[in-house]
Parts: sequence; structure tokens; C-alpha cells
Amino acid sequence: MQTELHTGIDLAVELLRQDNLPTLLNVASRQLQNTFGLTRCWSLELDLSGRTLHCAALGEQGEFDCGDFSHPFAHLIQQGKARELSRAASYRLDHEGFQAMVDASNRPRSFWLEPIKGEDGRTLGILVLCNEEPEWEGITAQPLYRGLLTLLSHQWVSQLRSSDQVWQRRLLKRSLDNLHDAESMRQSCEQLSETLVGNSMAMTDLRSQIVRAAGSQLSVLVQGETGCGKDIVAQGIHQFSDRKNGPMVVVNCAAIPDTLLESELFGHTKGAFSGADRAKEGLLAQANGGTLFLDEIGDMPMALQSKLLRVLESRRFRPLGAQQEQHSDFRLVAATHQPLNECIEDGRFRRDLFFRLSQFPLRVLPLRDRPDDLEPLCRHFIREYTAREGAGPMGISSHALKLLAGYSFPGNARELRNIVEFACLQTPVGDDIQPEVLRLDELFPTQESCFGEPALADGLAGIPTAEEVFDLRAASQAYEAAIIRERLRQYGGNRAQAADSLGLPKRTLAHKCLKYQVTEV
Ligand SMILES: Nc1ncnc2c1ncn2[C@@H]1O[C@H](COP(=O)(O)OP(=O)(O)OP(=O)(O)O)[C@@H](O)[C@H]1O
Repeated sequence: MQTELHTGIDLAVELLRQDNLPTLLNVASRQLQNTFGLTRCWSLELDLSGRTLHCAALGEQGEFDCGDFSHPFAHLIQQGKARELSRAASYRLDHEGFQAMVDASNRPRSFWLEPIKGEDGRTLGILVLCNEEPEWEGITAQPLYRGLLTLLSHQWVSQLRSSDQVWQRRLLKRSLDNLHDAESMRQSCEQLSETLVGNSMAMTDLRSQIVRAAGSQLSVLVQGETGCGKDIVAQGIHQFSDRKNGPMVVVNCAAIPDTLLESELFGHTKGAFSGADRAKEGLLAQANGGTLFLDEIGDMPMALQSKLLRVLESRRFRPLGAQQEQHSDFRLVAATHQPLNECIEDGRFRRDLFFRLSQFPLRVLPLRDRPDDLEPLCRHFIREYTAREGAGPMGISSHALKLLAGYSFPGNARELRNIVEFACLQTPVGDDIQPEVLRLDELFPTQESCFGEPALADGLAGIPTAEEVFDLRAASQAYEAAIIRERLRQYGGNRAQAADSLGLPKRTLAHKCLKYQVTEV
């Protein structure tokens, strides 16, 4: 009696120690087997749906559908009462899983099938006891057996409850995380819509892509026509990333002469080349902890492209003239209006660099392909203008909007901004911009002129005719220089206005002026 009590306590303590259902069932089966000298003991767990019993020890074969009467357990669940099953009867049941269980138990003479229920009468699972001795009464009537089963059912329910709670908590956390992610994504997109304006699907989608890209460390390549907002996209990626408090270093690869670009990016030591009278930190180093924005990447010289590729792979570089390499932790955003695919085909851009840059590719559609953005952009530019100039409120008429909707905007939002600002100047405070003041006819006599050859003005005199051209490259450059000179003259030397009117960033114009030796007029 004393020994039995000790054994009972030891077994109970071991059962109480189990902190998950699989080990609890495993330990309980082993205890029953050893304590009552069984040849084998199996435990089957009824799943939450109440439709399938699982016997983990049988692996894939241990699945028993409760509606399938080719095994004995469906019947047992229905009756809810323990019963014996003889070896002979077990042969008649041809369920594959059950036969696997019979085989693995060495085909005993008798089975005792015991449903385990919770206090509320709900079936939790089944115990299958195997023995050569069919005298089950001698075991099942023992207080130790009954006590162990009561404890097992109690622990089983509490394990189910706690795993249910863990599961519920996990589910709740995941739902809250999703909700939180969705909410913070919504807030970021809303904030971004103040600078990257537009109601079109394309713009809404672009804003969420930007927020997504910002959350990663991937290199982003922004592609799109000139003036469509690539710069704002790059700023957005920086602002919504965890590098927002670090520097954002902007490099316009087209505006810096090829010969200077390398030393600007990499920096140099004192005396690294003639004219380097002091050491200079490069832009790569300055971008440490922040974002490096390489604008007009399509204009980067080939030799530098290979060097950049190497830097992107290791974030290490060597300033000109230096012995030691330096490390800089920057996130790269690159942008271009050039069709990089064509540049790759022409051998002007490295394919491997393209892949390295476009880990997260973003494309900004031309304004003409997102007509829904026209009105909000107009109102945004009017607001910007009135705030900047301290002018009173202004609007835009539906007729003016209709007229604008028929225009193709080769210079995209930048061009629209110029048109709207010019119209604001002509509109009395408190009024709406009218079609007349848009002066689209005057600025752009025909739609074709926006794409075709500009009319030859006085300033373009002296440009050779087609028959006189013997060096196309030189002729095109002379033509470009003459247009820039003429446009600067037209705007009284104001480079910002001249650049805008040509659909060029100011820095690109500055670079071209330097290249063609165009001095102010
Ligand atoms: N969606 C937009 N919302 C508000 N302003 C915009 C938007 N798109 C462009 N702009 C405005 O248009 C002008 C040109 O935009 P931005 O400089 O970003 O274009 P870009 O694509 O980088 O041009 P480029 O290829 O010439 O460098 C800027 O004044 C910018 O503020």
C-alpha cells in the first residue's frame, strides 16, 4: 500500500511537470505501459474540429477520421464508453493506420480502448492499451489507474486551455501587428501625399511602394521622365526610413564634370592630384548613416560605374591618393530619366550595376498617363505660389482645367508648375485661373512643337543646315549650346527659369553651360 502510494505520487508529480500536450500524452502512455505491464499503450488526440483523431507516435499513418468506421475509434467516440477489442476483431478492421498500430503493437491478444473526457464531458482523446492478458478489469478497476486517468484528463484540459490562450494571444498580437502596420503605412502615405501630390491609382500605389522601400535597406532605382517627381520620391524614401535623422547627400551625376565626379564621390588626400592642395572628404563618406541619392545615374561615366559597383558590394572605398580603405554605411537611391535598358544595349551602362541599383525598382508615370493628378497638382502649385509670394487665395476654373487636360506635358509636373505659376501672376487675388491666362497657345504654339524641333530664333542663326553637317556629334552639341544660349538670353540670364523652360534640372543646365562654355548673356 505504502509502495503504491509512493509510486502514485511519483507518477502524478511527473505528469504535473509536463508543460505541453504532446509530452504529457507521451509520458502518460509510458507510465501506463510500465506501471501495469502492458505490451504497448497509445494515445490519440481529438482535434479542435472534433472530426479527426491524431496519434503522434504513428506519424503520417496516425490520422483517424471520426466518420470512418473502418477503425474502432469512430464507434468509441460515438458511444463514449470504454470497451475491449479482441485480436480477431482487430483483423476485421482494415483501416491502414489502425493496422499499422496493430502491427507496431506486435498484434496483442487484446486491446482496451478508453475514451478520455474532460469535466464537461467533452471527449479529449482515446487511450489504447495493448496486452496479451485480456483481464482488463484487474487493471481498470485499480484506484491507481483511475487516479492517473483523472489526473491526465485534468492536465490535458489545462494544456489545451493554455495552448489555446497562447494561440489566442499570438493571433491577437499578429492581428494587432497587422493593424498597426496597416495604420502606420496609412499615416505615412497620408503624410507623403502632402509633398508627393496626386489622387491617381498610380500615385497612391507609388506612395505605398515608397513607404515600403523606405522600410527596407535595399537599393532603390527611380525611373521616369524628366520633371515627373523622382526627386520627391528619393526625399520620401529618406524621410520615411530609419535613416531620416542621418544625412541625405544628393549628387547630380550629370551636373558634375566627369573629371571631378570621382574625387567628389570618393574624396581625396592632400596632393592626390595637381590642384588638390588639401584633403577633401568625399560624398560617399558624408552619406555615412544616411542616404546617398545619385541623381541622373544614367550620365555616370563607365569607368566610374565599375568603381561604384565595387563600393556597393562592400560599402568600402579608397579616397584618391589614400592608402587605406574607408567604410561608409549608406543606403543608395539612384534616379534617371534615361531609358537604362537602351543605355545597356548601347554599352553606355553596366548591366550588373543596373541590377545592383534596382533591388527595389520604382517607376513614376508621366503626368499625361495619370490625368487624375492634374487638378490636385494645379491646386498644390497654386497654394505653393500664394504662400511663397504672400498673395491672397486663388483657384482654377473648370475650363482652365479642361484646357490643361488636353495638353501632353512633355516636361511633366515641372512644366505644369511653371504654367500654373505664370497663370497665377496674371490672375487677380480671389479669382480663379481662366483658360486665357494659361497662354498654352503662346508658350506652345502646337503640340508637336513640344516634341519636335524648336523654331529657329535669331540666337540660333549660324547653325549649319543638314547638308553642311559633317560631324553629327559636334553639330548636335553646337545646336544644344545655341538653344541654351538663346534661352538664357530670353530669361535675362536666369538659369533657374531657363532650365525649367527646357525641362532640365538647374544642375544639368549648369553642367551643360560649363561643357559648352556658355557664359551668362
Ligand atoms: N507629385 C508631385 N507632387 C508635387 N510636386 C511635384 C510632383 N511631381 C513633381 N513635382 C514638382 O515638379 C518639379 C520637378 O520635380 P522633380 O525635380 O522631383 O522631378 P524629377 O523627375 O526629379 O526631374 P529630373 O528628371 O529633371 O531630375 C518640382 O518642383 C516638384 O516639386
